[in-house]
Amino acid sequence: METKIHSEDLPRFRVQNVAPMAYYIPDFITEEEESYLLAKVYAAPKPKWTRLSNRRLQNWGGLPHPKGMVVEKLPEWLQMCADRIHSLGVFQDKRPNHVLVNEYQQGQGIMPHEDGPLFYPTITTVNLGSHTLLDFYKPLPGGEGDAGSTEQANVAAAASCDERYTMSFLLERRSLLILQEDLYHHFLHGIAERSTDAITDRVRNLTSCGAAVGDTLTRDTRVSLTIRHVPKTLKVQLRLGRR
Ligand SMILES: O=C(O)CCC(=O)C(=O)O
Ligand SMILES: [Fe+2]
Repeated sequence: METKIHSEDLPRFRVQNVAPMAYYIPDFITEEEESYLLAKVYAAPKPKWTRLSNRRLQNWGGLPHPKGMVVEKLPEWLQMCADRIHSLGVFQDKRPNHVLVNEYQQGQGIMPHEDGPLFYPTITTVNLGSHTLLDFYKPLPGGEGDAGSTEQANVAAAASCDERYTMSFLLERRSLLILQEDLYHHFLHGIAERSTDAITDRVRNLTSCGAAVGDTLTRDTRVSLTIRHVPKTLKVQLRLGRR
């Protein structure tokens, strides 16, 4: 992958008139790169997939843990994406070291949640295969910081979703989304379990998209690469053949 966008170009991709801070970069990758990345995702051995009730995922780079993540080297195809995002400067001097691959069939989604304290507070997402709508919700009353950390909180979150729904971003295939600051720390994000998305004026990044208010978009299978930095890591020394 060639780096085409540099950190000094980033301000022009900032999503206007929303809480800080979101950047949306359409066509961050080419069609060939998208096919290549999808082929790599689907070439992963079957046990690499974890199946959840409403999506399946692959975890790369190690398992984030409060005591520290035992770092595993990213495969070369993900390292390439990580390097390209690193060159945008959104992690400052830190290198992205963790990638979550999520696959959503048509009609699947993810409950409103926060990504929490295990990550450096920047989410970068490469979108493959289909668009989706990423929805933002005001936090649960008194729940800031721990909302979404348990199943129960998630159920409670879902129950009062409608009132707390704030806005959405249209994530087109091949785009990159970057979330920081209040959109990381304060708001919850989620993807509704729908097969089609009605584009309304609550979708706040339409000036950068090939869709307009009034459109209805049909989802296909979407694969997202959520690329983040886990600050707390453990280096496990393997002492093979030594005592
Ligand atoms: O698929 C996405 O874009 C959202 C994934 C997400 O929010 C997460 O894994 O924390
Ligand atoms: Fe998330």
